[in-house]
Amino acid sequence: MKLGHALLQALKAYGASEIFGIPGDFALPFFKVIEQSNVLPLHCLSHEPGVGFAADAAGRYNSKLGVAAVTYGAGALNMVNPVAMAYAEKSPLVVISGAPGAREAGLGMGLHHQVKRLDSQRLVYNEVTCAQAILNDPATAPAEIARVLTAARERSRPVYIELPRDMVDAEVGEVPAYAETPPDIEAAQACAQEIMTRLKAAERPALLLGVEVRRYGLEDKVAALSRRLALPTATTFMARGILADSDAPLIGTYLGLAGEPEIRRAVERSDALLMLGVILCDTNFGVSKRQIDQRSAIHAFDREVRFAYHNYPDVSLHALIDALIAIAEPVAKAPTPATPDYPRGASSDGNPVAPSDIARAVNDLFDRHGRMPISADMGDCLFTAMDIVYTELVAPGYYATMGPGVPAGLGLQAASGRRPLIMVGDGAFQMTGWELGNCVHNGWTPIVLVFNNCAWGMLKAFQSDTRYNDLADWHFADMAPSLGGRGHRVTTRAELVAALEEAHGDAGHFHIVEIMIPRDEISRALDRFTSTLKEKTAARPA
Ligand SMILES: Cc1ncc(Cc2c([C@H](C)O)sc(CCOP(=O)(O)OP(=O)(O)O)c2C)c(N)n1
Repeated sequence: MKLGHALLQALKAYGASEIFGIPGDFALPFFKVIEQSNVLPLHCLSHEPGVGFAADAAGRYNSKLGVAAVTYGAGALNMVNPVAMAYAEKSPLVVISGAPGAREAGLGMGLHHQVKRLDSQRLVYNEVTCAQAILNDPATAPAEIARVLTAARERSRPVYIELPRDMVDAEVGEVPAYAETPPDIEAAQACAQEIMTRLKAAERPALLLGVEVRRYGLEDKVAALSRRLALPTATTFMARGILADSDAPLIGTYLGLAGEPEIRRAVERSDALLMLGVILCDTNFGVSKRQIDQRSAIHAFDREVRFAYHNYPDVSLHALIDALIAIAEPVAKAPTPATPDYPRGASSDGNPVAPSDIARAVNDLFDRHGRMPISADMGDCLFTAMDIVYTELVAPGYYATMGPGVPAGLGLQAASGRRPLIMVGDGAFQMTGWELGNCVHNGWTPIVLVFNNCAWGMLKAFQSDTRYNDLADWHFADMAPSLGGRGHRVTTRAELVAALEEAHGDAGHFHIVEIMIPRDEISRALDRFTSTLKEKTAARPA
């Protein structure tokens, strides 16, 4: 089999369902094989950051591999930020970059798209991927592909494959099928016993579920474990929505400084917090590491289980959860706080729109017509999403980059076939919103809510006395028809409710609902986040 075709067959066998990309002369031979073989559908976008965000979202939605194919240099280096987000947020994204062939690499002169040296790009990608391979030897290429795709699945992190353009038609052998790395069952059982002993002895045991539970497809097993332990169970922002429809003792989403006080108390005051698949980080949306009592917490992450002064070095989350379910019994000491209800009943009047009105209107829309998967960008739209009922949500909840909103929503629709709701600020829309021009070509029809406060509003919440955070009014809705969609410019709550209903009723087009928001209006969660952060900063000794 030819290498290009073998690589596509392997991507599909390891779980990929589509490819996003932008070609270039170093990638033309591979793109031609993608199109002619039709092993995986190809969606070309307009700018490599959009390619990375869309591919990442597709992988997250299916808990399988996302695939981004780009050209060498200008293409691949343009996509580093989305891959960095995938690394930070444990998303299994496969980057396939074209590259110079052996003959041209040996010319001894600089090539177009080359930076410092021919391997500079790979060195950059070493820092944002967990495994890398250069397919320049037909004898080793199949095993290299298997090694790297296995790493993507088992580490749930991005990987880098460099495919020189003169290797695409090289004859190669079969790529080995996926074979799971055998877990250390004995270690997992010993660890589970120690955890149960800790939970039984604690006064305020609690369970916190993180992103790895979703990435490794363990949601049903974790719901069963939560029920058996009968422990107050919170999810971090990035695990938001798991257990939503189960009868597990779910208390809601833990958002550190931006979250509900009773959920923060249950998590941050626990004397035995079992954290499964949680990214520990500084105080943004992730777990506020400073607030968690690390002496009594138990943290299972990245195939390791850490206690205060010792750890189990090689216990997969899957093996640990199986071992815990086998011995779990109720350990709750106090009644579980109720899950907070979500705001509904949007007003339909002439008042200006605040972020909380948008959450209400969306919850009402979902009650009337069913839930949609959501893609949220960074900014107050992400904080507003916290007040929307549980549904599949992709968002940069830890890495916190702007830009994923629109392209990730397109990736969601490509991967799921479901119409997504996209929530994005005007600043982030300026970055990647124009990918909507690819909707007609691909049959995508998102409903896009643009929070237009004519500002980098989140930054203004920290520095209200600055002018550089003010943005011009770009009138995004007026541009929708020229991109093949429909546009609504909304200034009142009544117009918002009507525009949402009209957009939802037209499944044949994407709709931009541009919502004009007064500059001083921010969501409840963002207000909590900024005011608490300001207090903490003020209280910190100089
Ligand atoms: C790619 C990129 N550039 C810069 C930033 C910094 C940044 C924020 C975070 C703190 O790093 S929030 C924010 C403003 C976002 O403005 P907009 O999209 O209009 O949304 P809103 O008005 O709701 O804030 C910026 C510039 C970022 N997160 N990502």
